[in-house]
Amino acid sequence: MDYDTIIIGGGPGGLAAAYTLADEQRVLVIENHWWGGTCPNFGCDPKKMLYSAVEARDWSARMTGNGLVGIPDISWPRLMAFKRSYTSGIPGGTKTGLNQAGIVTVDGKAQLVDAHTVTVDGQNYTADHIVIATGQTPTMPDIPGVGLLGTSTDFLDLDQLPRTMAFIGGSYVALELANIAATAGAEVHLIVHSDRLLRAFPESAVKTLIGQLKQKRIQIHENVSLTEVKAVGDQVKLIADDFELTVYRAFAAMGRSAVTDLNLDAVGVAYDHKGIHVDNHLKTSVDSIYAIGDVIAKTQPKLTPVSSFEGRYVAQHILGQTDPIQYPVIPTIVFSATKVAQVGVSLDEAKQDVTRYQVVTNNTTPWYTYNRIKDPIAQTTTIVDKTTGHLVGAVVVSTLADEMINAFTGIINQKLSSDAVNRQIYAYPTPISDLSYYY
Ligand SMILES: Cc1cc2nc3c(=O)[nH]c(=O)nc-3n(C[C@H](O)[C@H](O)[C@H](O)COP(=O)(O)OP(=O)(O)OC[C@H]3O[C@@H](n4cnc5c(N)ncnc54)[C@H](O)[C@@H]3O)c2cc1C
Ligand SMILES: NC(=O)c1ccc[n+]([C@@H]2O[C@H](COP(=O)([O-])OP(=O)(O)OC[C@H]3O[C@@H](n4cnc5c(N)ncnc54)[C@H](O)[C@@H]3O)[C@@H](O)[C@H]2O)c1
Repeated sequence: MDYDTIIIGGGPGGLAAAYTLADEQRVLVIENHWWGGTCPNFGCDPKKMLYSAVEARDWSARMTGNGLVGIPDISWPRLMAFKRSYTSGIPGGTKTGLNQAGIVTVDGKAQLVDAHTVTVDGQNYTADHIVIATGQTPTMPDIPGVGLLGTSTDFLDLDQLPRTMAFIGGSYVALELANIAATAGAEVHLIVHSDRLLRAFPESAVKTLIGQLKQKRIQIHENVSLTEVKAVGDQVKLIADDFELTVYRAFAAMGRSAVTDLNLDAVGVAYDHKGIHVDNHLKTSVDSIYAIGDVIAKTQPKLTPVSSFEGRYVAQHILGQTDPIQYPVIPTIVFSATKVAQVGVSLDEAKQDVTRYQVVTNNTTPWYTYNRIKDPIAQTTTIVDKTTGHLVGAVVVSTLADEMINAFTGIINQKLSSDAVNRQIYAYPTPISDLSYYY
């Protein structure tokens, strides 16, 4: 065999597997687009580069009249240059890092040949194990004129901010990018094919977020299923039954589909439209082939830290560890006109079993932490399992929800009692130093 392990896909999942294996194995990673994958090139990280200015502007707006005078404008071209100052170094830096760790890299589209062989541009490579980590790509609607729609990747690299734009979808990508565009000064529309945004989050939290989106003058069009897109001069017309909207740019944000064009059928790797099937060791239907990250069919959310966790797990398994994968609780968060985050037992589940779960919601808007930054809305819900007294779930809506949800995640995973939390001394005044008021 040429290698011990071949990894197809140089995103967070593939990289975590490669680095974990590198000390003990001959590892080859194959990437057909940008080294680093979706997250640092056209996902989480560039989005948050843009959020640096969006959050600063929002913070300034809140403090206007409270010590600040005037709200700064966002210069889109300068913000984009700031984003590119980060993203332009990712593919090269990622590849160099791999090579410096002794990992061999090949550029090109990999296809499976058999259970131990991968081919790239006519060159075959063999290994004892193959790890598929090919991620997902944006799902596009099957309607006439679909070619006129952009994707999140296009939005995150726009040279100029269109004066008017629409996002088709009502989940993470639509709500996060719509808020960036609206805060930067565009007229923004959300086209949602149902009457429920962010289905994975509690309805009450989503309602609060919608209120904040409306404050940003984002227009939400519910129950609209597009049937066609047409070019009208330099604009696009979005058409549905009893609905028409003409904007400069429109972006599909309707989910993402697993990248499975790898000759899987011929090799016998089972998959469906949700992704590649794996067992509880992340092994596919072919003994020597594993799959990790966004490309697998799973109930866990498809997120960067989940892909990395699976990458590290599969590497340890290949190196001889035999335990099945066990996921900790996984926090999810939407970065938008405010932040909505949740972890652990869901609010719906807790409300259905009131004899077991105690649900407490605090309106923290007047608390010192949130008053100091003039957060317009801050709410935290904690869910405690009455049988153990332990925190098992939390929902946070606020500007600081990212920090708080990570703190709750640690408490839940470590099964810390409320006494244990109260025995800590946290730096004060910080969001985390409020922990003892919640639990
Ligand atoms: C706009 C946006 C914002 C996001 N924000 C967040 C966020 O805030 N937090 C978060 O946790 N997650 C976020 N995500 C999701 C996150 O980006 C993904 O969960 C993560 O990148 C998945 O990692 P992965 O390694 O499984 O796949 P990917 O990062 O997609 O990497 C797969 C790699 O495989 C390569 N590949 C595919 N086919 C082949 C082939 N045949 N041969 C060789 N290479 C191939 C691809 O080019 C790609 O580089 C966001 C996603 C998007 C689109
Ligand atoms: N903050 C984060 O962690 C973050 C941010 C962005 C993306 N992501 C990840 O990226 C992935 C994709 O996110 P997403 O928001 O694109 O999709 P999603 O899978 O979360 O939701 C898809 C959305 O598209 C809508 N939709 C589906 N079919 C449609 C149709 N025919 N017409 C109109 N709308 C339709 C759905 O109702 C839903 O609102 C997710 O896996 C998510 O985990 C995560």
